[in-house]
Amino acid sequence: MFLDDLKFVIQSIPGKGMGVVAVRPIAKGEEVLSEAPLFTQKLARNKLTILHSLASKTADEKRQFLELTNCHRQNRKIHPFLGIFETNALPCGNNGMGEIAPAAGLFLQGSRFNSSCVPNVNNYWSEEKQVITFRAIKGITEGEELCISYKLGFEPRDSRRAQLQKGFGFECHCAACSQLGDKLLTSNLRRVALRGLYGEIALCGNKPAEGIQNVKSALRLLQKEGLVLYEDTFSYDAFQFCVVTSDLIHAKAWIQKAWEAVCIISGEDSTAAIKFKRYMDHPKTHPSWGKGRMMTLEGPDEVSGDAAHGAAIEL
Ligand SMILES: C[S@@+](CC[C@H](N)C(=O)[O-])C[C@H]1O[C@@H](n2cnc3c(N)ncnc32)[C@H](O)[C@@H]1O
Repeated sequence: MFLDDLKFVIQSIPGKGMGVVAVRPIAKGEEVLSEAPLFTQKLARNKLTILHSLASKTADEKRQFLELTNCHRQNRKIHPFLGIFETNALPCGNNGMGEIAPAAGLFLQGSRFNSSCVPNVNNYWSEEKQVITFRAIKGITEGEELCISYKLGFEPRDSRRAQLQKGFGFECHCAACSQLGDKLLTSNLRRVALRGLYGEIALCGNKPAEGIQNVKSALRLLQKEGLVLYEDTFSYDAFQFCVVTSDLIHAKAWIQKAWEAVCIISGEDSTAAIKFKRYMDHPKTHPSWGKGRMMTLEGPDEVSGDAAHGAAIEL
């Protein structure tokens, strides 16, 4: 660890404006940046609420705010200050997959992360510390661009592109969106399958064996798609299936996997990591412990013989 441990620079990226580039290798799970917001806004916001927040900022902060991208600048109905905020705001709370964060923040450095549908960085808001932390979710090499995901849905390419075009005014040419032919088709099928599995798993409360197989299929698909986000939540789902059936050995294996994944994605001090650690130490304290029929399920590393999930596995 160097005293002045510079990890990234903000520089021009062809076709994307500015972006964040690693100046040294960054390890998987390593914190890249932790930043307090210049200001935050609730869901109900408009140009007046933004002007009000900006009023108390220094001249230099106002200048930096005005230098940020406004992808809505052609739209005269959107005031430039609101346009800048909406282009750059990041969620302060859980967002996506049916959840909307109660607030969004404007981060002067964090605003410079471009988007990828196979992100190598995740942003996590800590309510306790009131900071956003950007963490490498993959090993990153020197010179590589650091990208978060603006809209990580389990959507096929055209739908992702349409959403990014509408919300942020660009056509995505990330590694996932640039694929062609069979590779693109397979990637689209995997993402649609992931969306289906996400919904099915939620309905497997009384079918724990099926639930575990769905989780395992989802984890295989995530890995093949190069996606790290959701490894934690899927593994936690598997833990809960084992909890219901009093399968202690496999419950321990799954919560360990969920905890390891969440430490990479959101950090050891995140709310989810603290919760998962508690269940790692005391799995039987989960409120659903033993609530279902006793069964022995499967751990994360066991190869399943369930042919019903063959299609998803092959993708
Ligand atoms: C939050 S800003 C990101 C930083 C921005 N590039 C800049 O120069 O400040 C969002 C804007 O960056 C650009 N952008 C982000 N991801 C991109 C990508 N994958 N390809 C092209 N442009 C992208 C779009 O103009 C988008 O509206």
